[in-house]
Amino acid sequence: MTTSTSARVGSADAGPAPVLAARTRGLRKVYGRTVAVDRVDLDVPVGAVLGMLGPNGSGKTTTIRMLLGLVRPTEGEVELLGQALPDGVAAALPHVGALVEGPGFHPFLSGRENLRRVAAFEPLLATGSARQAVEDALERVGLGAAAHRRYRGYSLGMKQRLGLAAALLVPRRLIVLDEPTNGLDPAGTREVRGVIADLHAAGSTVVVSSHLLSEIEATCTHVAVLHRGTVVAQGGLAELLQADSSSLLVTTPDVEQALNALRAGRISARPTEEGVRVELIGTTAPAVLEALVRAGVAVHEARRHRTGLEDLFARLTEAEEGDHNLSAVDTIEEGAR
Ligand SMILES: Nc1ncnc2c1ncn2[C@@H]1O[C@H](COP(=O)(O)OP(=O)(O)OP(=O)(O)O)[C@@H](O)[C@H]1O
Repeated sequence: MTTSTSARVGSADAGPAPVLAARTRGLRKVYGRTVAVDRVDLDVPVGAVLGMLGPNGSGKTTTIRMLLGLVRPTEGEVELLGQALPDGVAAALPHVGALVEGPGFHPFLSGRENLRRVAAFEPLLATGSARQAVEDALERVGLGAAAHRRYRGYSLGMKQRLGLAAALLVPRRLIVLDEPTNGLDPAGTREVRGVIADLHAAGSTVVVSSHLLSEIEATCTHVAVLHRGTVVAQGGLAELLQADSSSLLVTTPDVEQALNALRAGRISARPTEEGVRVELIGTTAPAVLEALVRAGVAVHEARRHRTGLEDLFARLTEAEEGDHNLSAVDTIEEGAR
């Protein structure tokens, strides 16, 4: 997979450039007794790489399908590139590339032939340039050598790559990728990250879903955490990580002296292997450092303990694992109580 930068993405004919590439309000999807998505208000800023993070069954795929107009919401509104769905779908969709589960490739055609069929229905692709666009997309996702083989014989990773190639046939204003690294080996995962970084640099907005925090941290500028069908945290990745950082880890050889100085200042602290951990409740990092330095404590290093998203996501995942005996309906209804 190459990561060459494609042409910058224009804002041509899907109306004036919106501030949000996608927006949902009160989005809800109910399948029978299962509430798959509930009250989701999602903001995808233009130019962002937004990671949709959540454990299995948290509603990522359903939300993405509603964003793309593939599934009709039970309630709520979706705006895609400034166009309200479902009416605006025809205007918005040509500017949106998507990799979603089950892209419907023909099993007995080769990867290249499949992609040519997709290219034939691309409104933004001039007839004469379709063949070259297919070859470029195949190269970009590292499928050039396997392009002549039948789709039926592709591994999961190769199928993912072909789906990604279809999303990349023309420069898009918005690219939506549902679990794009699913089935890929570590090298393939790195390549997908490269493609996402490349799309971002070229001006596309990207929405990417994953159940792996590491994946989101490596690629995203923004994140929306989903749990049991609802968004429990959303915003800039850096701000989210920072906002919940409630402790400061201080590396020092003078542990006793540090604890005494902090306790004298009514600052909550406890010893760790490397020094002390200070809870930033009713105090700030500069105030803690000032108290330590004034007491003559040798501070070798001070860093915020990254709670935030990591802790939040761990809690969610643990809750999900503990709920294995419950059906999806029980789990969601319990969450809604
Ligand atoms: N077509 C459907 N019919 C019935 N239930 C569905 C359907 N699609 C999704 N669900 C249910 O909705 C809930 C959310 O599923 P969804 O696939 O959106 O989650 P997800 O976060 O994408 O999960 P995963 O990471 O496993 O793909 C699950 O309980 C799922 O079983």
